[in-house]
Amino acid sequence: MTRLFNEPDAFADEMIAGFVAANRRYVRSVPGGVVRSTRSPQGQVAVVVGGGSGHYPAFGGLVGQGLAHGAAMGNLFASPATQQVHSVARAAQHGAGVLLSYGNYAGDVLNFDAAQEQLRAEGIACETVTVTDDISSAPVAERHRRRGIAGDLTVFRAAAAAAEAGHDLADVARVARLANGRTRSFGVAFTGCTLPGADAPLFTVPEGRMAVGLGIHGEPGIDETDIPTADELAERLVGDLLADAELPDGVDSPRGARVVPILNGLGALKYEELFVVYRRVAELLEAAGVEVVDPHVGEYCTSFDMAGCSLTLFWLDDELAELWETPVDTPAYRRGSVMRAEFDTATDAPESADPATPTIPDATPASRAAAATVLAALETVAETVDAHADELGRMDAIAGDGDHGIGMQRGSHAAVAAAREAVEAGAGAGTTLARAGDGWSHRAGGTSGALWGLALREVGATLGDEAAPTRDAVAAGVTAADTGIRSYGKAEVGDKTMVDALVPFADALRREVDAGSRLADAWASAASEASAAAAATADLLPRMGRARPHAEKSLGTPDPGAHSFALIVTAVGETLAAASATPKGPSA
Ligand SMILES: Nc1ncnc2c1ncn2[C@@H]1O[C@H](COP(=O)(O)OP(=O)(O)O)[C@@H](O)[C@H]1O
Ligand SMILES: O=C(COP(=O)(O)O)[C@@H](O)CO
Repeated sequence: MTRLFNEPDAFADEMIAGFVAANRRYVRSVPGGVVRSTRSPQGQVAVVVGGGSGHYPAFGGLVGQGLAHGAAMGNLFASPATQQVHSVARAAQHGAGVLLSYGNYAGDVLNFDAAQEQLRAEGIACETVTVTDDISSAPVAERHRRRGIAGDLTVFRAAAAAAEAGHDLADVARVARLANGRTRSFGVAFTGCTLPGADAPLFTVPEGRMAVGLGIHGEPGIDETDIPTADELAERLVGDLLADAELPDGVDSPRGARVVPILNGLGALKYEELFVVYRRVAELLEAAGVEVVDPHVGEYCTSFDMAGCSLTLFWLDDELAELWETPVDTPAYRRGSVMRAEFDTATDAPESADPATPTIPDATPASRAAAATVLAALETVAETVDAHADELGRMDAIAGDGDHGIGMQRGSHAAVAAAREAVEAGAGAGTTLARAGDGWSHRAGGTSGALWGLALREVGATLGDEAAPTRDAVAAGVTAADTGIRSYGKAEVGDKTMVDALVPFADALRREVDAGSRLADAWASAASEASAAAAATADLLPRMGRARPHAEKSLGTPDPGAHSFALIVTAVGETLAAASATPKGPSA
């Protein structure tokens, strides 16, 4: 468990502050993460990596000469928000474009892709290569769906070496894809991990047992066995990674192939244990005729205090072998001897220095009155999420990573704080919702953070700051949120996501409003349809997001995002009913 922390919610921010204070030789902080504190030549492609915190040295520990130019650092086990990735990439770029690279997780993909779009719209060339090395997360035929674990290191390093060598963006991306295509990892775990302040682990592995293929956020594995001996574990890891189906294109046999083995500790295994395992890994690779190059044994991508390890095999070709030999100097990873670049004179730009907050636009008294109802509704949302956080976490742990409750808490409380600040500054309903949406997505990160932030912003854009929100405008706002979420997240009804509750909710609200119902009644009726639809997701197999690889495990359990959506709209309905019952409330 994590023993040392202050406010659990501040853990990631305080960790980043301490990490920067201890590593100024390499990094400086910018809103959203860190960039190199040394100068990179103008005209060099910037490699920007990132992901949730809790995986040190991924991702900030891998920023420095010869490796990443910047890292977007999200909350614990939650992808960074779009704004974070965008801000880090802007600070890291040097006029030759940005390669975004990160492990293939739903929240990361949504947020990094949105940041990529923003960067391109601003004229900054941007390409993306996701890391998909974990062989236990999808079959060979679906390699593009696999998640990224310790193979992050090989892909980031190859891309960064190409960038340092002056390759252009297209070529840096090509090298990153080549490295990813030649990287395979396989992991096991003996315990779960406990996030700061939590009274129970995020997930558990039964005493004396080993979860095979368990993900670095506790995503369920593919098998469970008794804990083997160190040699037996090495045999399982090497055996699966050398299987014919896992050999990369261009490698017909392990015999004679050059391979960098990376035995990665997940957080709580001792180096001594890893060395005992590696002893047998080395014997097995040699017996298979593999030419072992530059073996790595240590921690490269951890999972908080999880006891476990993964083995990565990086299959070199001539080009990758040359790039692999280049020097690197970062807080957590050093190879060879780097010619130290000059310090960048720029200083830390902490989160609070973000100049992006615009002034509050003028609003009519009617819209300001509606903003107070928006704030009350958001307070109800946060209370509802708090009351169900454990249940949401448990549902998410069945097939996902167990953090849905935590992420929704973080997001909804940030939305309340942002909305309160806006209301106190005289904002109308539209601006209050937009600020709340930004607060939600920025603070929560992850999949649901990105989607709820978008939803609030869409409703806010429809309501605006002038007219008193009519029931028609509210229904139009919810329809806009529905359209926005489906076009952004690309999920459809039946995929077992929040969309399964959102679509019937938006349709029913429109129908009831068109039929002349009062807003509070129309909302209550739509909320009850959303609740039924959310419950019915228990019978579905997930086709999107983190739950997809473990589809069958989630049968019988509703989708957590659909369930939280239904809980939220039901609670908001109660606020609307209470508001409409007061003499000054929105009786329409
Ligand atoms: N593409 C998508 N479109 C809409 N909703 C999605 C999508 N992918 C996942 N979700 C929803 O997100 C929920 C998980 O949210 P969250 O806990 O933030 O995920 P993660 O930890 O994977 O980022 C799922 O239960 C599902 O309802
Ligand atoms: O968990 C991570 C991001 O994935 P989500 O889909 O947002 O949960 C992170 O730790 C790896 O980047």
